[in-house]
Amino acid sequence: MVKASVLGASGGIGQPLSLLLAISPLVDELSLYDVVNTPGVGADLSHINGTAKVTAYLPEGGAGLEKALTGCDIVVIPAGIPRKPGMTRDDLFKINAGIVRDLATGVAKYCPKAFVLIISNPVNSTVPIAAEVLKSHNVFDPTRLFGVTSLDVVRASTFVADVVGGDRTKYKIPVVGGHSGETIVPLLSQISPKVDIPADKLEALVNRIQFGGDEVVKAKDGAGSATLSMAYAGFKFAEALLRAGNNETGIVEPTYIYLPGVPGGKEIQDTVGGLEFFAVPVELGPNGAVRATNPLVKVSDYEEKLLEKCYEGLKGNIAKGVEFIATQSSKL
Ligand SMILES: NC(=O)C1=CN([C@@H]2O[C@H](COP(=O)(O)OP(=O)(O)OC[C@H]3O[C@@H](n4cnc5c(N)ncnc54)[C@H](O)[C@@H]3O)[C@@H](O)[C@H]2O)C=CC1
Ligand SMILES: O=C([O-])CC(=O)C(=O)O
Repeated sequence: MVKASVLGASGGIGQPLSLLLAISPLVDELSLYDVVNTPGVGADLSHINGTAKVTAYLPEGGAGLEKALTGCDIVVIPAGIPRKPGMTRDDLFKINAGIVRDLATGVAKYCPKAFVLIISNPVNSTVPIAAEVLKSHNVFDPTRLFGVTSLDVVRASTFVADVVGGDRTKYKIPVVGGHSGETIVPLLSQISPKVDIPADKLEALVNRIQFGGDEVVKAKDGAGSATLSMAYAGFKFAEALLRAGNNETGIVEPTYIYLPGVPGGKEIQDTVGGLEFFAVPVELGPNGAVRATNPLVKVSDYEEKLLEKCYEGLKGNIAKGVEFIATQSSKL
């Protein structure tokens, strides 16, 4: 029996992501939670003759979150406001930090052993926030907390194929670092299958992967950011974890993790200037992260320069999340 929950289920990401989970044969029960509209979204999804039983909750003064989370094996969190043109992901911190704090508190209380997948931006800071909340409740297991960076990986393969052609479903590119602008570092020198990216196209390609989110924000023109591609990418990551949970082996996905707590992570931490959180390809197993792999040992000179900028940006983003929770003890 696998129970999954989506927190922020009525939103632009939450609805299509819930649809994908509701029709997945890997999910037996899907609980939807949001501050608005879950009765409608839940009634709608519950008519699908898939394997998952769908339940839906509003806050109900705290009881709704408890019911949504109790017994959960996997919790996906896309709750929070999205960007409008002219905003950075960091501009979302003010509102989304408190939302992630409260939802992570719910996880700590009602399903402390669940896998937790954070989509809410700024991911670079919201994952440290969730980690600090779980730590404060003495239930932090770093092998079960994941910042979802899969959309960067999805975009990387699509945009590479736009430049060099070939089957875009086949390109695998380790995208490391964080999830905003220059903290997103695609290691195109390690693309598989190997392709030659023309030198005069490299910089624009890297820039497109780093700022792909801006393309959607601009095109939506005030109506939000990526939702459908994010639901696809978020589901892909959740599905990878559920497949690993079914003892499927050899599953490796890039994700933003707490390096010191995942096997293989300390060695990576030493190469990234001591940063505690960083996205790398991670091998997944029935209990979550099994091993962080280190693609940083063979980067090009150009990628080394990108990484320097990434470290600088991430350092501040991580500290901001950790410091926020240090001031919130009464709210945890
Ligand atoms: N990690 C990634 O790659 C990506 C992350 N995002 C982020 O995902 C977040 C959600 O984006 P959208 O779905 O487009 O926004 P949206 O505004 O359409 O949906 C957000 C939902 O969260 C709900 N919500 C707000 N406070 C809540 C709370 N305390 N508890 C439960 N639900 C709550 C809202 O009612 C709304 O239904 C944004 O922060 C966005 O920046 C978006 C795209 C990619
Ligand atoms: O750009 C945004 O704000 C949403 C996001 O994280 C993405 O699309 O990668």
